[in-house]
Amino acid sequence: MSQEPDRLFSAALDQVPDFTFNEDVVRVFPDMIKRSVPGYPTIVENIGVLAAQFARPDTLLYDLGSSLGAVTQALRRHVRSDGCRVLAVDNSAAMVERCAEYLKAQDAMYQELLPVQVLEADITALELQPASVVAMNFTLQFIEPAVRLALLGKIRQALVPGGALILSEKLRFEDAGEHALLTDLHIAFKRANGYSELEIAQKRSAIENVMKPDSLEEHRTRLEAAGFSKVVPWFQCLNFASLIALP
Ligand SMILES: C[S@@+](CC[C@H](N)C(=O)[O-])C[C@H]1O[C@@H](n2cnc3c(N)ncnc32)[C@H](O)[C@@H]1O
Ligand SMILES: O=C(O)C(=O)C[C@]1(C(=O)O)C=C[C@@H](O)C=C1
Repeated sequence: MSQEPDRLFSAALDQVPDFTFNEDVVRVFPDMIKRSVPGYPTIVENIGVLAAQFARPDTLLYDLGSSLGAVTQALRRHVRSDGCRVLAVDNSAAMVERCAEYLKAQDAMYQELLPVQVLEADITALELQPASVVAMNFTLQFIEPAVRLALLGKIRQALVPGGALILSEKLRFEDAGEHALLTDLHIAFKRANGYSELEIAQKRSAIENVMKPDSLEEHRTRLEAAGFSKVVPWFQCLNFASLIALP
């Protein structure tokens, strides 16, 4: 994987453009996400471990909003069910191109991995095939809020009995004091990972129009409205969490 450090927001910009998953972001993405999302490596590896418990033979495993395929690679490291295939989907052409290269490298290093396909597509428009695992690792927060319920309903319909949705998101908190505290602690996490005050502030302006986090309560209510029977948080570090939702 690319080792290029994230310095995208280190120089003062006259106007900070909205964040997009373009070639510049692709080049630094592994470094950016690790230094920005507390617990990211633990979440990614354990999505593989959890998925191995929910995978059912002869079904698809989806990685929706796959970026460079970190979750797809974890699924392939851990899931051994017969006849499963991984489908990694992202609507950023730059991400998809680099993801396919990384998966080829994974194929060259390991034998007997699940077959994988990378698809450039908008997940809100994609028709889903029967699946036992759907992973959305920090993707729903970038989807237009008005279409989030329909997307989750579509995922619920695609899930076979015994399967699961694994959903990781940055959280907003309904209690103002809790929100302020965890936001400050997240800023401290970024600072401890070498980001300057300028980088932190410019990144915040870049993402505030494109990334809209929900609260845990909103996630729970919407997942239940989409037809999920049980919602179980399995990880939280500061304001980043991951949930298991059962059909
Ligand atoms: C924060 S990244 C996901 C990180 C990745 N899952 C991981 O664990 O490394 C969000 C990804 O969602 C993708 N994305 C956003 N909206 C999308 C959509 N409507 N359809 C498909 N992909 C989308 C972006 O291109 C981006 O690569
Ligand atoms: O909340 C932030 O400050 C972030 O940088 C978070 C976040 C994310 O959660 O996806 C936003 C964009 C980048 O993809 C990496 C991390």
